[in-house]
Amino acid sequence: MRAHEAGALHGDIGSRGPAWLRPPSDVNDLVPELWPVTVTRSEKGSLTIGGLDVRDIAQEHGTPAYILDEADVRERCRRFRNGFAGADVYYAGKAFLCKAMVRIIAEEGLSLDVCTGGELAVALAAGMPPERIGLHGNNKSGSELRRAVEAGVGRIVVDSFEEIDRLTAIAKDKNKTPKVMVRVTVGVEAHTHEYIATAHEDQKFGFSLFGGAAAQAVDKIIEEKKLDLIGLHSHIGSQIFDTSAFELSARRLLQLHKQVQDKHKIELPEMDLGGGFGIAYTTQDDPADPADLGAQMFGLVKRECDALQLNVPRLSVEPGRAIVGPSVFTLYEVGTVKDVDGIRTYVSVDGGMSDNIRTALYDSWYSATIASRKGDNTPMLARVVGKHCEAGDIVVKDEFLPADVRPGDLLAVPGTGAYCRSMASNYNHVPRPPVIAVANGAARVIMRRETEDDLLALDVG
Ligand SMILES: Cc1ncc(COP(=O)(O)O)c(C=O)c1O
Ligand SMILES: N[C@@H](CCCC[NH3+])C(=O)O
Repeated sequence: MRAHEAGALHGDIGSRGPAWLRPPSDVNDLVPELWPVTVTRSEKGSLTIGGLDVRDIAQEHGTPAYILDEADVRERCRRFRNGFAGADVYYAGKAFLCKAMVRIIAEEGLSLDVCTGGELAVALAAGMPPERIGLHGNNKSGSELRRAVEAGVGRIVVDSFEEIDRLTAIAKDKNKTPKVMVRVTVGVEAHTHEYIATAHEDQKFGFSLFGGAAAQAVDKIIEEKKLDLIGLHSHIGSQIFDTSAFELSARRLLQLHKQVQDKHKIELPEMDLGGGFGIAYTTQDDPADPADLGAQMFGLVKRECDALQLNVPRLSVEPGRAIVGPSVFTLYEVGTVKDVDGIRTYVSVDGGMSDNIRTALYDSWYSATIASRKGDNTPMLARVVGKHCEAGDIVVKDEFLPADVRPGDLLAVPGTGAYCRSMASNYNHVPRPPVIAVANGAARVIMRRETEDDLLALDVG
């Protein structure tokens, strides 16, 4: 069963948890699909990552902390690069971005999608070649566009008529011809949470295919001759398992591609099918292998192109979550265990919605395990909550933990590499956790922990 189908069971939670969540035969077992590749439970009972014991990492760097398995993230980059050989893979930096991550991406031969001036600044500061950067955004400011043109980014994905005008003015002023793609809203209802679906009609992103705006945007760019239109773009949403949604999107995009060719007698050289490939947050999720995704996407584009008598454009995709999501777990320390009589056991950790907003925002599911030791093999259904002043401050809605879980235990929540640190906040003046990258038995801080002094430094009143 896939994540969105599991969603149908969300009603059946109560204190027994969702119907799909069953007590494991050994509550200390790790479900391999949910953990970065080098994570194991050692003889001593604690988790190790990249050969390091999480207790030592916690001792040195404190908790909460995001722990990134560098071997895992590099392997994911390679799988996408190989699975999509002949296409360009743009890592969607919004999932998680810092200079070390940019360098990993660059070293592994991927390109980079940024969607604000801030993300562009990180990419350039880390030395990402500008021609391998694509800029997105539904409301790029004049200064963001200007910076992108000055830096010479490889492509700008235009999203509104105002932006076309803004960018055209900048291009004239700078005497440059930036490469652009047109973001098309293809009208596909992707099976994912409403807030992360982006290709249905009622939507802030892109130009509508069915309303005719996408064709008008293309006409305008071609007729004005100030921007270099290299292709069409579609991104249908995030955490998607249903490949038929990508197929429908590609088919619709290619129909427009064909119309452009017939009308303007130009062959658009590229086409971007976006990101959104789902990952496993719980045992209910069954993500596709990048090699299969690549083969399917190439296959369907080839078939459609043959049917429409088109040359196959150079494809690109933009995975974010599938590159970094499973490579990270968050390490917390348990502070309290509260049994609310006959209703539920609440396990409070030293972070919460400020380091992972996804549970509160999208009703997302996560998993958890005690990381510092093996617990009693008596599974107890628990809810992992944070320390914020908010009843909805839930990290893991339901999970079986050892019944002897207690204050001082380290608790690890896997699958937190994407959209956790990048969406972290300072709610309740909680400093944001560090990101610690582990590789070959060594841990290095790639983003340091925020301090109260950092927070006070902004407070100049
Ligand atoms: C335009 C665009 N490309 C790529 C992505 C990456 O999505 P994901 O992290 O789900 O692969 C997003 C986010 O949904 C996006 O908006
Ligand atoms: N932030 C979202 C995904 C949206 C990505 C950007 N369009 C998530 O956590 O799942």
